[in-house]
Amino acid sequence: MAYKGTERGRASDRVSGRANGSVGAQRAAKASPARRAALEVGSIVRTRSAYAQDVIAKHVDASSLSPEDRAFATKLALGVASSSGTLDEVIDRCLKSPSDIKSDVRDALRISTYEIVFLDKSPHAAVDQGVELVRAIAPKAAGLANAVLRKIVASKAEFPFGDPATDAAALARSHAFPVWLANRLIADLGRDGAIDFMAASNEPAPVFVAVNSLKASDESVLAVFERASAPLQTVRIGTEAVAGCYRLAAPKALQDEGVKRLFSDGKILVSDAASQMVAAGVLSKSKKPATFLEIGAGRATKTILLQSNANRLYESQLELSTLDNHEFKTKLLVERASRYGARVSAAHTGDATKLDEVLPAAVFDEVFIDAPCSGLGTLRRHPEIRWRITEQDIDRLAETGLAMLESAAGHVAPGGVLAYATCTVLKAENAAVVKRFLESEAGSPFALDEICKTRVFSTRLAPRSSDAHFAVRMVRTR
Ligand SMILES: C[S@@+](CC[C@H](N)C(=O)[O-])C[C@H]1O[C@@H](n2cnc3c(N)ncnc32)[C@H](O)[C@@H]1O
Repeated sequence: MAYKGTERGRASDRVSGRANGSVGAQRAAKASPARRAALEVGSIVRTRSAYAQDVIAKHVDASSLSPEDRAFATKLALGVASSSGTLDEVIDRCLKSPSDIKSDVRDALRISTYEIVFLDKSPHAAVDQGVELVRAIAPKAAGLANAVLRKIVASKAEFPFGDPATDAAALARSHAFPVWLANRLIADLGRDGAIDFMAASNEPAPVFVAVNSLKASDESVLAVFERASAPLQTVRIGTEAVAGCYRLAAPKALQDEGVKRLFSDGKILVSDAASQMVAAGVLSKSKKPATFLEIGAGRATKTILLQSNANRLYESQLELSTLDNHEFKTKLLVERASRYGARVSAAHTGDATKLDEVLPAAVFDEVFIDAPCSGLGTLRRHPEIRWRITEQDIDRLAETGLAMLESAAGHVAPGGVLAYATCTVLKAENAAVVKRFLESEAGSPFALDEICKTRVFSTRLAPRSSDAHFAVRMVRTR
């Protein structure tokens, strides 16, 4: 996936001869600790194409920063990750020769530009701090940084450089989205839906936990959180309660020793509420599937949720096989599933678009495809996705999803179920894939069936809501 910042990074790293800005960040004596930490996160995210959340967990959450500095560093790092393309546009407008700027200097400028454009902070502090961050990386660039950041302060009144009511590019900038993606969201969700989605994508993500019924009862887990003075909240999606799913209203509970033990004992895991709903919804309420294949099983999160929900519904686990095309994920899956007490009969590695070659002659009562997708429904957790994904990626992922469905169709027993899920909101990856499948020769024996008391399960982003997921269940009628 092309990421503008990464390309810039490669070119200028050759010029500066540096791998990343962390050394410079350590030398930035006058820049505040939170901004130095945010700079280090931004540098690692850019050079390693990492997720900001993961880098924050390692370099901010586990640091000796004060709680206030940790919170500010996190806000800056996630803010920069979510708006990097828009910030670059703002920065480039104030530079004579944007391509000359070194990538580590740009990392520092992005932090101050984010503060100036998107936070209600004193512009003077943002400029001074930005200059200090740049000075620590490239002392000779401090003057340039000062001039650029002052120009950005002066141009802030013009941001988003157009009227969002009539200009899609200005609307996209105001929510820190690439223009192509904002246009695509408007086409798929309608203008109001797209605006709500983009605004919600920039809000903090709630934390949901799943109680692993294979290892603990809901009551015993709730009691531990009560003792930690952080009671869990039950979760509904629409009118439906999500079994075993709870919202963590007070994240400080994660520091409690009793809660930590629940995690290390495999009694609870962090998982989005819609993901938990899908894992429950793909299972028939009336009849346990005798054999089950999970495709795109990854690192086992859904595997654990599927077995936990099967245990709740049928009082026993599924005869479950898994498939992913990455060997390292399959290895992790086996270890992780075992730690959570989730049984896996067979863990396969192979290409699910060629299922006849990977599992010849195998037929299952249910095949569930947790499809690779753009992940746009998880933007609150992985804000940088919007700047990494391209329109070509969307087309490619939709084709992979369709190929997986067509390949899996022949491996579903008559009367059995084929389920398909994504964590995106784009029609091309969701409804269009299902429609194309049902209209194909491979899909002709299938008909949509109920899932979570509806025909097509989909969630939208809203404050305190789950991520945006999509899922259908199709029954093989002949
Ligand atoms: C949405 S992720 C699955 C997440 C996983 N189910 C979980 O709960 O953690 C999609 C998965 O599909 C896998 N995948 C992508 N293309 C594939 C293919 N052609 N065949 C099999 N698996 C594939 C990816 O490696 C990835 O793990």
